[in-house]
Amino acid sequence: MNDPQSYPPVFRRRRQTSNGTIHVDEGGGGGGKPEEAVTTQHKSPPLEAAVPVIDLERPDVGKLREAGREWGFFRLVNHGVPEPLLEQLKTHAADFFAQPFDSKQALFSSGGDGTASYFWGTPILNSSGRTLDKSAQEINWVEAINLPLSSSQLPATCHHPSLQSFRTLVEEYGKHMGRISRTVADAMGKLASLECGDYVSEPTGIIRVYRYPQVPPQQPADGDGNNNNVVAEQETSPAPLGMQAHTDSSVVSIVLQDDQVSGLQFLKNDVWVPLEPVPNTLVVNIGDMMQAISDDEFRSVKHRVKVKKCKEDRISICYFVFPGEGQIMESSKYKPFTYREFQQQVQEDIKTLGFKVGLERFKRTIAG
Ligand SMILES: O=C(O)CCC(=O)C(=O)O
Ligand SMILES: [Fe+2]
Repeated sequence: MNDPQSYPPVFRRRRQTSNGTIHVDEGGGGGGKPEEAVTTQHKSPPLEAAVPVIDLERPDVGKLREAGREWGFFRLVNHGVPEPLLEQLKTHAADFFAQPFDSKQALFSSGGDGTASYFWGTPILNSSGRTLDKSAQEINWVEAINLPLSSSQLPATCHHPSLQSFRTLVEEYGKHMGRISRTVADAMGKLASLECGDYVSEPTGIIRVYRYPQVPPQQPADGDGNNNNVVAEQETSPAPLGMQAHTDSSVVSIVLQDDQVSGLQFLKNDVWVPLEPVPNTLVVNIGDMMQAISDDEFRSVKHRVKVKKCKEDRISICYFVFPGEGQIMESSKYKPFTYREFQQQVQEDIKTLGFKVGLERFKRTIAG
């Protein structure tokens, strides 16, 4: 158990009322409300077991096509990232988050847009990790640091002694992520007779390091309380979501999961499928930009993070890569747009509607 002082205050103040509803005491970082209403029970192992596994050294073209078209998610093995690097990254991430909340906040207090930042509980973020809607009721049960990989965007705080070795590891990991995302996008592009790899602009790469705090013991966790394979639970007193359901705006995203604590789930045929962690395996998902340039051949699929009933925090390290500045997404199903225009529209929708509309905004109408 980490020092309670290491958690952002909003996660320390959370209380359960006698009728089972959960609320967050005022102050700190905003209010919370239970997640979406519940559906029927569904056991997941058959679906989860079928999630495609791609060997990066010998990618199976048929499996990759199926992964892109039918799943939007796949596991990646033989990815070439040294295991010690993965382990060190996770250890550094845990050490970083274990610091007192005030110290973490102080380290990142001066960042501007596009630079490294520390945030927690935010409902929706833009690509630099800034909160888009501070007044939203729902909070994500997560704290994070957002690290753009482009060195021109590094603020002075990243050279602070407590972050220096972490930063070095992140940079090394970022190079691997650039290599993997290009390889994956190239391979997927070939399947759709497109140059998808050209849309991976490495300087846009971002690493986001998350800690999903454990649910305090007096509170219910994922509804069923003891069966982690039940994915759509009968929830009378639901736990908060670590991250609300969303699609990624990226070309591709790569998730390094916690080896011990699960939580990531994606939607398939209206069922939430958990992606249980597998050591030394990365999870890759297709982002909105890949869906657009592939003319919907490949799918950017909704996913979320559930906070599990567990005495451990969940740490994950995610990589996102985007198209370069000014690069135009051209396809027959969507009007031409740049990633910047897409992001601006997402931010506008979140401000005015409270949620991301995403690619639907850019669909061509019959009239063109
Ligand atoms: O932490 C995870 O496992 C996934 C996070 C995620 O989906 C995101 O940051 O977009
Ligand atoms: Fe995501």
